[in-house]
Amino acid sequence: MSHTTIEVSGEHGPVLVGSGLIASLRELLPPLLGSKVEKLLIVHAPTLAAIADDVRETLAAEYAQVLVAEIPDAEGAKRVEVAAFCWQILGQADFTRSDAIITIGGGATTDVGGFIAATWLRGVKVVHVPTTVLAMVDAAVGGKTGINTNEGKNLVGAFHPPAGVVVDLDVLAGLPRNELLAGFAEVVKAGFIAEPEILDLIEADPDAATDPGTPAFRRVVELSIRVKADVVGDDLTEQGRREILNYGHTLGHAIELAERYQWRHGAAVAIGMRFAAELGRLSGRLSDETADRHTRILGLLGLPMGYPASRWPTLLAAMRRDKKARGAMLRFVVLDGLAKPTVIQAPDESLLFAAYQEIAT
Ligand SMILES: NC(=O)c1ccc[n+]([C@@H]2O[C@H](COP(=O)([O-])OP(=O)(O)OC[C@H]3O[C@@H](n4cnc5c(N)ncnc54)[C@H](O)[C@@H]3O)[C@@H](O)[C@H]2O)c1
Ligand SMILES: O=C(O)C(=O)C[C@@H](O)[C@H](O)[C@H](O)COP(=O)(O)O
Ligand SMILES: [Zn+2]
Repeated sequence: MSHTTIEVSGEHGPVLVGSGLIASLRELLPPLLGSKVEKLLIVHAPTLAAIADDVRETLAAEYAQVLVAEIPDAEGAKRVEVAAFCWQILGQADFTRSDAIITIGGGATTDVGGFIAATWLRGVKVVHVPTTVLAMVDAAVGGKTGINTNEGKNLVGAFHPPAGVVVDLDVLAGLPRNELLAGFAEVVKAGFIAEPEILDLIEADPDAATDPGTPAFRRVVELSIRVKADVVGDDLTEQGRREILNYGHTLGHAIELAERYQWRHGAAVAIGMRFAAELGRLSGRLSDETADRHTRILGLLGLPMGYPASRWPTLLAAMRRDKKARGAMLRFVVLDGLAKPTVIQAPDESLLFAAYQEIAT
């Protein structure tokens, strides 16, 4: 059970990356949670039920009470009713501020589990055990927690940094290939906004870079986690720099809403990044070469890159509820060049439309 430790500045616990870590949670958790914790609630996605049960059994030898809450799968978990179901479990078990929550699942599970931890008694400790690539490199790190509403994605939430994140790469053996590739959208995002080595590794050998058994895979995952750790360590509550992690998300979230949350987040973000690249190109900030690199790399990963032309009015209306918007002013993260993210404010609607025409199907 050897692992790499990636530290995050501020209140945020470390990110441990390695193999066999879930089997070692009994030893790994106490240093992350401290000695006062008596009760744990494990919140898990249905696909992780067997693993959650093993973890419960292991941890029962260490903690006085270990409860388990199975929540709905995927975006179905990010609903206030699911949070209320878990608050009820916590209340009935007399969970106090010195108890803690463990999440086991993809980004949907870590988002809602983190939100429950942020809100129960105004905040109890949480350790995330992400089980998708997306959650490992992005959702579990950084303390953004949240749920969706009928009006939009992640509209309710809180910043609640985890006491630790345990990334066990072995768990990816069970992850369907399309889920793994969708997670690579956030890996590619980290490459374009901050760490071009990620892009070089994917282009050099996409099969190796996306195979959890290879050194190239571990390298891209660790590099992506380091990008996220660096940004959130600098700006946990998104006062400025953290917005760069929203690259591709303004349109991406609008697509998720338009698809009633039935699409994979990574797939929507892939299209959103192509849109952002076209915005960069058309506004004279981004070279053709770097804009085209988006299309090439997302294509190598088999991610979607276009969306129907007829949906533009729906997407524009949804983007107005984006958290980066200020009043009527829309704001987008674009690139001024490779690894040079910036924010454009109130772009002309004709520019947005022209960029959309470039990706419209
Ligand atoms: N908080 C953040 O900073 C942040 C960052 C990025 C994304 N997100 C959020 O994360 C969510 C997307 O996360 P996701 O892509 O991980 O999706 P997800 O959580 O819906 O998981 C995808 C699917 O994979 C299954 N699964 C998970 N782990 C598995 C495993 N090891 N083996 C087999 N099946 C497994 C899940 O049950 C689900 O069906 C979105 O809601 C997005 O908004 C949050
Ligand atoms: O951590 C962040 O900050 C991000 O923006 C990461 C995104 O990948 C993630 O999808 C996040 O949930 C989006 O946040 P939102 O504030 O736009 O809802
Ligand atoms: Zn995202």
